[in-house]
Amino acid sequence: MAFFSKLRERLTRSSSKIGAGLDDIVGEAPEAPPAPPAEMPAPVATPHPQPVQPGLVGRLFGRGEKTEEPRRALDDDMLEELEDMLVQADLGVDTALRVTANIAEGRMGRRVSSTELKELLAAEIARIMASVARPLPLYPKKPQVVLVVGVNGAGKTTTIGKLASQFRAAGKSVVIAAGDTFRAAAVEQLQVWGQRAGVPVMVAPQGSDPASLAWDAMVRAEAEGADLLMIDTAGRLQNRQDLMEELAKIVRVIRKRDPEAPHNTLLVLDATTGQNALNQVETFRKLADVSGLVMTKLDGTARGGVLVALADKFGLPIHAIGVGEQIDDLDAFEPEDFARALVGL
Ligand SMILES: Nc1nc2c(ncn2[C@@H]2O[C@H](COP(=O)(O)OP(=O)(O)OP(=O)(O)O)[C@@H](O)[C@H]2O)c(=O)[nH]1
Repeated sequence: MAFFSKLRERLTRSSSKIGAGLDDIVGEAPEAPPAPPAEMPAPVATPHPQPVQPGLVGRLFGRGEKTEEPRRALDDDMLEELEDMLVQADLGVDTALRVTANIAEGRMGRRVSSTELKELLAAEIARIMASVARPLPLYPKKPQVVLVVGVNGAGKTTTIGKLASQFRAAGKSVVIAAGDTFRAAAVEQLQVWGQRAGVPVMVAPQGSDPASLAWDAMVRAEAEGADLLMIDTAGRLQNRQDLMEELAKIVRVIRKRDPEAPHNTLLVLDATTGQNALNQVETFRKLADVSGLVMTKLDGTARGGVLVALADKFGLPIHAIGVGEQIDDLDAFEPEDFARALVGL
């Protein structure tokens, strides 16, 4: 399945929230004509008039393709409703205010349809996101070391498996290091993903020093001439100081073999956590030199708008998005496709 259609199909929870929200806002026009008497068939009485489905009743009463979309004049009330809806959809207050102000500029009093409003919103969102949409940069350096950080359960293991599989498909050789040595289940899961991707996974005894594993993995990746080394890490935010020291030690050790490593530090974020993802970026930026983001689980949430807030607030590159649990459910982030899918176009 082409990724855009997959994105549109998987982003439904977020897009129906925003799309239906916009339909409601336009449909709630205060100046709309009064409802017809009860015994008369209502000409267009659907709360979500777009798209119009010409069903049996619609055909009987001449409803259908020719139905005009409702329109509403852009005024302060409508903008306030729009702002509230965007905050509810996890864009965050600052971003919601900015987006709304930009939509309003030069358009006050103009009567807009829901589709027009969606187009305007999609254009604003795509504009915010255009500068952060950047695939993971690949360097000629061998091995390119990619450190993967994020809280437990964010989707680090899955993302490493998906990325490794894509790199392999692109002809790159990859080594994975299972750096969360305290959690046997995490290591096992990474081994499963390694098998699926056809990539070796280096493991260490439970509870052993992740930095020592990182060193061994560097040695192996160098000896094998691997293009990429992906290092998974623990995500125990409960003990922040320990985690910070653990990450710092991994970095110190790999820098003994390559002073420029890690070449990328990917922060994996779970979209279902909504606004909490913003706090996670702030926290992990203090723990590690985060160079880019991957957002997972956009398929399972109505909170996909948080990606817009992240882009607006931090400007960190968004390398990829996850829209499912299968190995090919990760793709480069395309701002226009994302924006259109998010608003339900
Ligand atoms: N629906 C959906 N589920 C995902 C996606 N990415 C990861 N998951 C699921 O999220 C759960 C956690 O993913 P992991 O990759 O294990 O997360 P982790 O950060 O490695 O977590 P730990 O192993 O607990 O440290 C798993 O059940 C994954 O299948 C995604 O894009 N969409």
